[in-house]
Amino acid sequence: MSEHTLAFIGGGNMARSLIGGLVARGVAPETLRVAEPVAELREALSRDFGVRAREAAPEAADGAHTWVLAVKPQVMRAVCESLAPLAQASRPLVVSIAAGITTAQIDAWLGGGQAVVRTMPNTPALLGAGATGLYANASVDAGQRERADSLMRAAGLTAWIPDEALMDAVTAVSGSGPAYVFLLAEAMQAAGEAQGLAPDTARTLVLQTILGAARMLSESGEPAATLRQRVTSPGGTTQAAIESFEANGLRRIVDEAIAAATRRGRELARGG
Ligand SMILES: NC(=O)C1=CN([C@@H]2O[C@H](COP(=O)(O)OP(=O)(O)OC[C@H]3O[C@@H](n4cnc5c(N)ncnc54)[C@H](O)[C@@H]3O)[C@@H](O)[C@H]2O)C=CC1
Ligand SMILES: O=C(O)[C@@H]1CCC=N1
Repeated sequence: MSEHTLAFIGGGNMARSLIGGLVARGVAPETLRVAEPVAELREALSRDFGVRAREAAPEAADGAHTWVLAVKPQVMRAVCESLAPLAQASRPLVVSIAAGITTAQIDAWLGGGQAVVRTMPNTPALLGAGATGLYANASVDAGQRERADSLMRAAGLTAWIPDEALMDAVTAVSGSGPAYVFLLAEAMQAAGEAQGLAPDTARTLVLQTILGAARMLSESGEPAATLRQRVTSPGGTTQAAIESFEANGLRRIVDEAIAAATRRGRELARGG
């Protein structure tokens, strides 16, 4: 068994972001394998990142030291069961990125006694700017914990979560979170266009604004509320916008959306 071979089971959107992030950060492509049933996705992954892509999960997993389970929650059981004989024989470190699915479910589907780390990354991993929450089951030793952490550190920031039940909240906040920012970008662009800006101009102004604001949040060390107050001149334009957001219940809308995503994670664990 190769010490450093990583097998991705599933080569879709999130696997692609992680593989791209790993390769960009100097991980040798020949140490990465992917199992992906869709031929075009296999070809694109091999072409773009130089990784070995295979059709069947056991083919990619055989001999790999770490398995990254990157299939949809709905097919996770069948995929794990197809890998159970190999898991029992080789005892890899199993890293799941699936929403909702618990370490106990993965362990049981793989036949039991497996070291399983449940993680929740996000797509900015492609740029090394991801955020990943991680939870380890009791079979994971310190060396395996570090291996999982270092895998996800190649994709950005990592945070260990002590209580697995909180992984659904991590999923709702940072796993799905990039989509909320993209939705805000769509809405701001459309609103700018509605006020008469050319589409290209609206897009450029919105994306630089989001980038600049995110950098201020990250680099100033100041709370979001303080940064917001500094933009908000009394009686000015920002105040008019913020009062409109508050009157329309933006905080409640965000709270309800994140609660809905958290609930959905729990349903996925029940096969929903
Ligand atoms: N898209 C995202 O931003 C994030 C996704 N995730 C998790 O990542 C997992 C994958 O999600 P996406 O990449 O968005 O979905 P996706 O549908 O793009 O990727 C899943 C891939 O698995 C492949 N697949 C299906 N059956 C397979 C099998 N038996 N063996 C190998 N591959 C198989 C599919 O052909 C597909 O390409 C999900 O469990 C999701 O919860 C986690 C964090 C963020
Ligand atoms: O939407 C989903 O279910 C996955 C998990 C987090 C982001 N995408």
